[in-house]
Amino acid sequence: MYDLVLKGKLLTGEKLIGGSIGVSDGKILRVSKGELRGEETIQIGRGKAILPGLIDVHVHLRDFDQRKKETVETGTMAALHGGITTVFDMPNTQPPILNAETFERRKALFEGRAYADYALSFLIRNNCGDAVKAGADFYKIFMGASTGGVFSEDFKGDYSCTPGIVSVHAEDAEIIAQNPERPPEAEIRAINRALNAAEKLGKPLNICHVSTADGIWAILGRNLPWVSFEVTPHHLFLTKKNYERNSLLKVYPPLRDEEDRRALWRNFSRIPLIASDHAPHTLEDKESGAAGIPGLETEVALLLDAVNRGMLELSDIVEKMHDNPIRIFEITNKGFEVGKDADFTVVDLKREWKVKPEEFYTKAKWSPWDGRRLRGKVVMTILRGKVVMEEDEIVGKPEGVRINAGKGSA
Ligand SMILES: NC(=O)N[C@@H](CC(=O)O)C(=O)O
Ligand SMILES: [Zn+2]
Ligand SMILES: [Zn+2]
Repeated sequence: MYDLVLKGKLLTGEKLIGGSIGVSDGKILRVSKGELRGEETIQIGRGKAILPGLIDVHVHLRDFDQRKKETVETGTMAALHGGITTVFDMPNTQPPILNAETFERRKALFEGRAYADYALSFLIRNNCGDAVKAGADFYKIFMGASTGGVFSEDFKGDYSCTPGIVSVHAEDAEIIAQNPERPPEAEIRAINRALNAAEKLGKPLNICHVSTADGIWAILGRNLPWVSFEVTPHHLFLTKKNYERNSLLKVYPPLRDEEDRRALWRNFSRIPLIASDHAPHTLEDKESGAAGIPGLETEVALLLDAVNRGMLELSDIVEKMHDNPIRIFEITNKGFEVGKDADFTVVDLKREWKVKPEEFYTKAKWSPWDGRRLRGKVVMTILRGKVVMEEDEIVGKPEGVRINAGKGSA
């Protein structure tokens, strides 16, 4: 008798098949086409699909001195609301996570406050000794300034001494200095420099929020197995035309022109990771020029809506927000298989709804998609065998824990 049995359409590989998942002690113990008996059975009805828990590898949860922008509680509730069971926390906080002591502070901050599971990061800038002491789950390097202004003076040196996978913000500091509007060349030049270093060093590199055609072609052309990259929903669905109409859409790297956006879709099957770059700011900070767009509570629904429009398959979402994050960041306790955490994202493919930021859990209660009708919605989120969100309501207390990722975790 399992603690919980989840019954319904499961997405395994490309196909949705009817089946049951037996869960006990927060772990997947059985996946079966037949009937399973549980203390509790959750029947997932028609039109809905049970996806493995989705993972967002690029999230800014703020807190520390930026509680007004977002806290660990509000950001991780937003994650569960958006169907995200694990978030990767970015280190460009105030104060930034540049030493072991601040990393310890970050660890303590999450305990008892996170509603989703999480990976913790460390900001690299000429401080690899401290990075080794900290033992983060992944590491961040900025090649040019973004929010918080910290960036590396010696990318190759920093990348070479980092004790684990590096996620890199690839915009070139010199080009930014001459062109504050950050043209595509700022990204393309930085990506090429990052690829040259990756080719020489042969160590894992994840290029954040790739936004340009030439940027994606440079990465795909180099075809280095240890180099992955992310694309955000705002670069997939929006262009600089949207920014011209709504200055809130200022973001680094900036929204691009239609050709760049089309190039991301033309190469969509070869994009390893979809990540929100959830970057909450208060409205007054946005009005004074802060860059960043909230994305946790819209990213999955936008992709479901695009599935309904034939632009991608449901299996693409699982590949780019579950399978690949686990593979690339070496997450050993997650995955849709026996023995792994029982994390699930239940979606209603046909549910039509209107984006209402006032109903968001994030403190950044605004969205580029405010008022947009979408077809497809996250209706339930399950974290290690417990329902933690159902029909827009967060259920239970903050029980998120740190995942086992990178650092050669056993
Ligand atoms: N993307 C943004 O425009 N801003 C991010 C930082 C970043 O991801 O570069 C933020 O932390 O606000
Ligand atoms: Zn960035
Ligand atoms: Zn970011």
